Amino acid sequence: MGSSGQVSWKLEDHPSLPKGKTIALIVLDGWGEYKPDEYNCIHVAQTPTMDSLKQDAPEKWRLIRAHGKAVGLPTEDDMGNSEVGHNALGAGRIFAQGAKLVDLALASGKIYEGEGFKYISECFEKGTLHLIGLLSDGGVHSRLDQVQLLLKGASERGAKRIRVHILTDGRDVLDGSSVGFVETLENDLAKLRENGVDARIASGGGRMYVTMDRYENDWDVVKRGWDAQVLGEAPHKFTNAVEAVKKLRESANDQYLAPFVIVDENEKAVGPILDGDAVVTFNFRADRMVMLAKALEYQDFDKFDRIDRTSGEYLVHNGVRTFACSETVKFGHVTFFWNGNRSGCFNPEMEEYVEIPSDVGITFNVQPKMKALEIGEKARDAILSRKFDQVRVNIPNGDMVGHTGDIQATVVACKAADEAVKMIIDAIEQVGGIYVVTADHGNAEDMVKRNKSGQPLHDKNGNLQILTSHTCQPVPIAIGGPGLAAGVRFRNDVPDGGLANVAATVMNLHGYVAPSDYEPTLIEAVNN
Ligand SMILES: O=C(O)[C@H](O)COP(=O)(O)O
Ligand SMILES: [Mn+2]
Ligand SMILES: [Mn+2]
Repeated sequence: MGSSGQVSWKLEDHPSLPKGKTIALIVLDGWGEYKPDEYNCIHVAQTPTMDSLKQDAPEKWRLIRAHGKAVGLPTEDDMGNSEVGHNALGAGRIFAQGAKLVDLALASGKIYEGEGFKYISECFEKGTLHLIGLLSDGGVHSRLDQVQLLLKGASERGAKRIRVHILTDGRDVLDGSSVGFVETLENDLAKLRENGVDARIASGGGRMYVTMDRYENDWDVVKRGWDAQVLGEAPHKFTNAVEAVKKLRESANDQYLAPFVIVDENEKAVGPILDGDAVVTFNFRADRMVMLAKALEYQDFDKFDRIDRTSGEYLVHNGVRTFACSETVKFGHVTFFWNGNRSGCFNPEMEEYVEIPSDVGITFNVQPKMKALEIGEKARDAILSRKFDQVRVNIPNGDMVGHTGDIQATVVACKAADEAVKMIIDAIEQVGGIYVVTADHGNAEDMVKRNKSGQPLHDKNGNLQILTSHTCQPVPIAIGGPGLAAGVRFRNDVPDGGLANVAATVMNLHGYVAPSDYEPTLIEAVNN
């Protein structure tokens, strides 16, 4: 951001709360609060640790908002996600998020005035404009309506040959919905062709198997996409994308569709990426596009930083030594997202970020315990070493297994997450510290699609409609531990508190007052 020079980093002392307590900050990924029925895996699972946090100290447990406007998304219908959740947790303020910024830029036409559009329009005369991204209306990484506007806008401004490389979703939206999204896109492309623009789908594949890996967990995923998108090579060839998706769905869910390319009557791929072409990734969320961007030789991704003065940066300037840990698939969430989409430590002498390698080549319902216990152990050791003032983790299970739609496995996942929380809280007990347990958005607490009155929905064959996506439910936050000063409790005058209120709360627990433009703290210290 380059603004750091002018900022006064010194935080005021908190009037009553002491410094020097070890704080464990635990983020349960995909762990919301919802009515207790058989599709609420958190309720079904044995979670004695989380249950006791709720029951034993009512003044130190509450719900906070984790979706919609509370995390900077366009509407209250937008479910939460890891990026916006961890951004809000770490930044302590609410920033307009990618989805909203792209909406605004498309509506005002500003998107066509920037350097980026000028650069890609250089290819409009002789080359091809390639659009690559997640094709759904999930609103987590991308939105179909934005792609539609971009296609229209680019062709009106001179793009003559357009190829779309689609990634099917089924993770932020219902499994099976990709067929409809491809049909919609095909209709739009047909209209463009009627107007003389040579516009077609060129390749595709399921997001979790093709292209959209993150944090360098598995480069093979990106390679499969590269082969289809750049080289025009894939194990499956079709002349029509709707047909491709329908056929490949016979052996995989939308998330995992095999890569395919669209070919002409001579079996020749219709849209490999060639020198002189332009490529636009239409996902507004960066985590699952960074690897592709690197492969395409984009380098300066730090230029996209927008979120400044995060709580992590303040705390480091005030001497708070920090340890952050998760397994690969969520590692960037407690580091990169937490620090406002910024890579690396602020001060390596005071921070240690530890990544535990995730299992690769499996879907997480096969190993629903994931690396929860390993994360718990690393956090425990960091706490007991007394080398750190803040030990921050993300425990992925509720989310990663919840996304598979496998209810039984998600119950096992929630139990494992609860055990990891216990391990960390026990260590905090030993060092006289404080714990803060929360989550970034809902997922595992509701595994079915429901009607307006909350009844589970079935498809036309009578099968339950499984919800693989996140939810709009609030998430819990609990504080406690021997280091928590007597009389500290949640205030009752912040009823709409959300994830962005957590940063000021944690700063207080470290003995500091948050900057005045941070969302207010959730706690007060009353004299007994
Ligand atoms: O990228 C993903 O896995 C999903 O779209 C959203 O999950 P996350 O926001 O929990 O990462
Ligand atoms: Mn998440
Ligand atoms: Mn998720």
